[in-house]
Amino acid sequence: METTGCSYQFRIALLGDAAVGKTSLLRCYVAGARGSAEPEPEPTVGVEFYSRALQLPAGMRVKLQLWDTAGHERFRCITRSFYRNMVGVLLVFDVTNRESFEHIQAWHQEVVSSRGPDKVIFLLIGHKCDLSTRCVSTQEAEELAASLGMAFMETSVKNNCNVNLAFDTVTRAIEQALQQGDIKLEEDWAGVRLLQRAPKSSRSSSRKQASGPCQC
Ligand SMILES: Nc1nc2c(ncn2[C@@H]2O[C@H](COP(=O)(O)OP(=O)(O)OP(=O)(O)O)[C@@H](O)[C@H]2O)c(=O)[nH]1
Repeated sequence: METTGCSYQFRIALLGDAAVGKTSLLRCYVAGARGSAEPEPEPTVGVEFYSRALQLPAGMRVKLQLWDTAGHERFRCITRSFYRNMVGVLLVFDVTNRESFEHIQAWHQEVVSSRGPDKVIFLLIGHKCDLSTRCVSTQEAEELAASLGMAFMETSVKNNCNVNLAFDTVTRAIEQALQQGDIKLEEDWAGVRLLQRAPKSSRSSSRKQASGPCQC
């Protein structure tokens, strides 16, 4: 699909157990664009969303609609209803909380079972890597990510480690899947929306170039 000059919206969610740092990660990413410090987050109630605009190197403009979900079990029926309309999911665990790592497969399965055969780009995030009290090794997290067919990255908002890189990685993977036709625009799906087509002039000038030198 020709995506250069087009403007898209990608809907991306952060999922994982309560208190693993989803809100902090999102706020740090969104605040990074504004350069402001963020206060200590309260536990998320249901779902909240943020957005950030990006210009990708290949010429595509993207508005990321970033959904922060509550990790607590009592909000699960609310958060579950949003999975179907996501194109990207960051599965977040806390490297100092073994249980949050052991629940990753269940989080993954929840999304897969609600999305059916449609493609979702996942990224596994081992968060709070600034802490020395870790109980999940990088190697076992990499192995889990490989077994689920996704990449793995460690992040921290305390020392701003890999925060932009995590969101860039998911965004680029979605862009690539869109260009290759692995992800398609669908009328009744909000995971990817076309906000604006490439201006006609640039499309017709590229057509003129393709048809060779001027004939007049
Ligand atoms: N050391 C350290 N602490 C962090 C980091 N990110 C978040 N925290 C702390 O972890 C706690 C939980 O963070 P939240 O961002 O509220 O976690 P959450 O996953 O959004 O929690 P729920 O909304 O309940 O699902 C807070 O006290 C944060 O300050 C990090 O990178 N390093």
